[in-house]
Amino acid sequence: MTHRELSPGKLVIASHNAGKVREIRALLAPYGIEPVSAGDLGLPEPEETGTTFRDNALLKAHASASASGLPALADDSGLEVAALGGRPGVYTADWAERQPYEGEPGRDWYMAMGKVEGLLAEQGPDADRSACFVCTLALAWPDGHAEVFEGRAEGSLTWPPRGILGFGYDPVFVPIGNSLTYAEISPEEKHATSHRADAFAKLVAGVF
Ligand SMILES: O=P(O)(O)OP(=O)(O)OP(=O)(O)OC[C@H]1O[C@@H](n2cnc3c(O)ncnc32)[C@H](O)[C@@H]1O
Ligand SMILES: [Mg+2]
Repeated sequence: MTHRELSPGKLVIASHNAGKVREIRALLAPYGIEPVSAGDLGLPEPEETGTTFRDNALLKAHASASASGLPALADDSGLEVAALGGRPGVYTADWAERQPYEGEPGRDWYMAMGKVEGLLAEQGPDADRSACFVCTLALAWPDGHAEVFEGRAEGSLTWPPRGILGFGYDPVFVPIGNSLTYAEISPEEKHATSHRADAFAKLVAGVF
């Protein structure tokens, strides 16, 4: 595949998830690109009607690129649990119900982690606890051109949740070869193994 250059300039991070935006900003920092988030620009959050990470990432990237007139980078990601046949997968965010927190819209991640754990518990103490985080990044230009990169991080699920760093399902995910969860390690350490960093490395190799 031939890739289009992304010359240094402005880039929209097409996400309304503050944890993701923070991580993507950190990953972009060395490249002289000025990121602005979809939220900063007041862009609407598109409905994620796709059935694959790829479809949803493309849908979000195209929506922000055409609304802003700037290249836009979207991230569709999720947790695939082997013993649950890959669920919640593309529906990972949907498993956390929307709740108002101090007047701000948010999602109940503890409830969502508990839902996954409850399904594993039904399979008994010997359930396979292996899981994988998937991240699909889509970079779209205002003229409709787009490129997609996928990253994965293998690990296992622990219970109860541990740590206060990171976001989403980080407190229950222990990456392979580690004993700490993603919510117990620094952002730099998370980026050494994460699905997002893996996808980002492919994007850098192709586009920067
Ligand atoms: O669509 P945007 O606006 O980017 O934000 P979102 O939160 O809805 O994001 P997704 O649709 O891609 O849903 C993926 C969910 O998977 C979870 N997730 C993805 N990457 C994660 C990570 O690195 N650590 C913990 N949870 C993660 C997180 O809870 C996300 O809400
Ligand atoms: Mg989403």
